[in-house]
Amino acid sequence: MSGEDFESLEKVLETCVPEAELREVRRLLFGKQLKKLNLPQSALDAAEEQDFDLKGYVFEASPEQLRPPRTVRVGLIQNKIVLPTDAPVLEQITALHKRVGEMVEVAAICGVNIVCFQEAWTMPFAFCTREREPWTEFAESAEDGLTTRFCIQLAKKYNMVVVSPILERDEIHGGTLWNTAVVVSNNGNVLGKSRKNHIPRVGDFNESTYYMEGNTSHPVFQTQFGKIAVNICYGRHHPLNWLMYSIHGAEIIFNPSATVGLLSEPIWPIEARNAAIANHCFTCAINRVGTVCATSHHDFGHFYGSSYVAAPDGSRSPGLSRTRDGLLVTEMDLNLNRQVADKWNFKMTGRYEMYAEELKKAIQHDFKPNIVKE
Ligand SMILES: NC(=O)NCCC(=O)O
Repeated sequence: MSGEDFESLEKVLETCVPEAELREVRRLLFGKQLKKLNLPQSALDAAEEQDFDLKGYVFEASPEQLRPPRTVRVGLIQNKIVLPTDAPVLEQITALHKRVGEMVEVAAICGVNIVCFQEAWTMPFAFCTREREPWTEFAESAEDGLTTRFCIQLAKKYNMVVVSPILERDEIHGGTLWNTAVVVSNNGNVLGKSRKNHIPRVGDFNESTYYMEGNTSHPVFQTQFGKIAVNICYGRHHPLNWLMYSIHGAEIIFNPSATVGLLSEPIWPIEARNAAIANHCFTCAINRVGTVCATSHHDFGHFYGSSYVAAPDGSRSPGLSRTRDGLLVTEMDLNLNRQVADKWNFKMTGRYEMYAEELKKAIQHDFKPNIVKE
């Protein structure tokens, strides 16, 4: 039952747990109950017609005397590839632009201000193959490639910030490849890019064949709707990576991913959620769906979707489907970040100076661990 025949944990709970206990079970597993977002009927109809899941939830904050609510609507998109992996490269990219573009249109109807796509969204997940061709041909300029130009159009048309994780070709540095998220402002300007800091070396995720650890550090993008950052996929296993985006002021951290069931599914619901709690911010975890890795590779398993949003108080939205394309819309009041920070004080009680000192020593080759012996 761990494959594509299992729709979602939430569905199983709803079906199997008696009504009387379900509320408590949900509270313990997911935190405080979120209100459902009232989505326009035209959006729900479009989602049904186009065969994708559409869900919406609200993260509320308490009213404050001095600050008005800072409400923002965020959309996460998870999807399968559209064409077979042996179709011409440009046709595959164009088909994904069309599919995701239609989903963004529905996001716009739902009032989304910031949308984020899955890791390497313009291509099949080919990094498991270690083959160069044709996969490296999917790489594009972050500044003015086909996909960035497409996202600029979307951003302007819908007045929406677009976070677009792509395979980047960096012509200025000898045509090197990077795993990069491009951030386009709602005015249609490329605000900047954030490269994947941690490259997996686990199972068949041998991505170091394609690109090196990112060199853009931990940029935070000041958008009209809040300060956002992008911690790409494998970076979610590194608590300090989340921490650094937060230290630079991120209010929402996106985690566009591509990961499969047998490898990571049990830890998926924990990591981004824990990061939201530990860093007093919202986190948005996005995973693709489908089974296709790429042409000549052995069976890689099932990308299990389950995209979700977590809040600083530990509450989280239900996940999208494990198998279907989907759009998750969440409305969040960013005032919640400071309200939770004022309650738990992790930033104030964090002993960063002590850690910095000790880490400085720990990275020396002659480091002596502080082990007290009898
Ligand atoms: N794309 C990627 O970094 N996948 C690694 C697997 C994981 O982190 O779950």
